[in-house]
Amino acid sequence: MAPISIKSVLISESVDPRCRAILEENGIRVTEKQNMKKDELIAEIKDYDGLVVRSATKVTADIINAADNLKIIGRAGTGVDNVDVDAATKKGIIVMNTPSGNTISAAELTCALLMSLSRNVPQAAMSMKQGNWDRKKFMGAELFGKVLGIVGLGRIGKEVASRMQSFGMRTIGYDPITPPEVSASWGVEQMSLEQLWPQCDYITVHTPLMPSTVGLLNDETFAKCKKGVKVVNCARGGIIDEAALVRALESGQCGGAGLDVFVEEPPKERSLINHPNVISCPHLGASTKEAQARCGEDIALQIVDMVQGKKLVGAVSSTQLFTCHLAGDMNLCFHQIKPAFSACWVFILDPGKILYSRCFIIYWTMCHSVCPNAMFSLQPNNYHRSLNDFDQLLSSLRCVNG
Ligand SMILES: NC(=O)C1=CN([C@@H]2O[C@H](COP(=O)(O)OP(=O)(O)OC[C@H]3O[C@@H](n4cnc5c(N)ncnc54)[C@H](O)[C@@H]3O)[C@@H](O)[C@H]2O)C=CC1
Ligand SMILES: O=C(O)C(=O)COP(=O)(O)O
Repeated sequence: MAPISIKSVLISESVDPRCRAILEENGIRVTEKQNMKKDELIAEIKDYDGLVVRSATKVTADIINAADNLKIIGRAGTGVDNVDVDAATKKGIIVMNTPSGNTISAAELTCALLMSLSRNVPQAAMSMKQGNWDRKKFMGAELFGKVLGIVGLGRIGKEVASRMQSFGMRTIGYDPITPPEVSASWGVEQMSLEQLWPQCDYITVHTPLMPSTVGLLNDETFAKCKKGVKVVNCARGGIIDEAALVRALESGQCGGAGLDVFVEEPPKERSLINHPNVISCPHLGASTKEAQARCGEDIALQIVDMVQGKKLVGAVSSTQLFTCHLAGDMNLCFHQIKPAFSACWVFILDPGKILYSRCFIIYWTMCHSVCPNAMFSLQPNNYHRSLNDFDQLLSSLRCVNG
């Protein structure tokens, strides 16, 4: 892969200091400026070759279009829904994330919310601080023997499953890409959402935010659930429709919710947060020392590798034609993926890894609902389908795309 010149990087959020240190050690000038308003960022971004963000910076098309020199947007974290990847792709800007750095932390917070929901820990702690000793009000229920539905069986969903199995929960799930035999190897039985909803005592969502996952839990799907189902969202605000959740809580159809993420952050609309059966956190899934250290370090090293032309890891978009030497020694050359999936051309130089890479493209395409001009990446390590399965999936996508 040809080296890309990055001389200056703007870090617009609180990112672990290792990120700055690694970039500077490699001769890249770094400026840290937090809490910039959109206009300030538009004015500032002109001077930089790279931008490093977390989830709070909304890298919209107008910011991208004002960025005359920008070559890389680095997301020190997983979700890239705060970046207009399409606008970046059109401008030839590479968008890159650090997909595994905060997996364990997000999974652990999910488990903490599931446990808190079952035993009312936050509410009881609050009551104690108010001087009460109320043992009746906070009667809970065991997780042992209950059914946990996991929607989205990627990195985080999988870690949640294995942890909650140790509490004796039965784990069932749904994922359009992860093959059932793979999830079965982590103890998760896959089924359709129609089959899943009525069986669950608890549901947790772990999908990216994209058009197909907005409102996965809505009035209609809540109605299909067991009365009193408890839900957790440590993925993205909006995957569980917030207004529908309020209605389900009011009617008792939903017995409680643990929320780390909101459609608007911080949320102005407080009815969910103030509901007595809701426990919430201010988007803390990745807020651990360990996750921040990994994400800060990973994004800096990925940028340095790219600058040195060594390899390109974690990239989710680019308009450029690259021959990339990816982690795992896969030599890939991705060439002009056109705006219809069936028209994509992918040259894979290592035939042994062909499925792996093709499946990622399907996954990426589904996640973004649009095809980029070109993309390449190496991310999941569990999307092994047989060639037959792949070709069937490809034909069905071709049908959908006309
Ligand atoms: N609260 C927080 O601080 C954090 C939140 N996150 C969120 O968690 C999300 C998931 O992260 P990972 O597990 O690392 O991602 P991942 O990419 O490993 O897994 C996502 C899974 O969702 C599946 N999926 C896509 N569409 C689906 C659908 N319609 N129904 C069911 N499954 C579907 C994919 O096939 C994939 O297996 C991220 O996209 C991010 O938004 C991630 C880290 C921290
Ligand atoms: O990595 C993710 O997707 C997250 O949601 C974490 O967001 P943050 O980096 O804590 O703003």
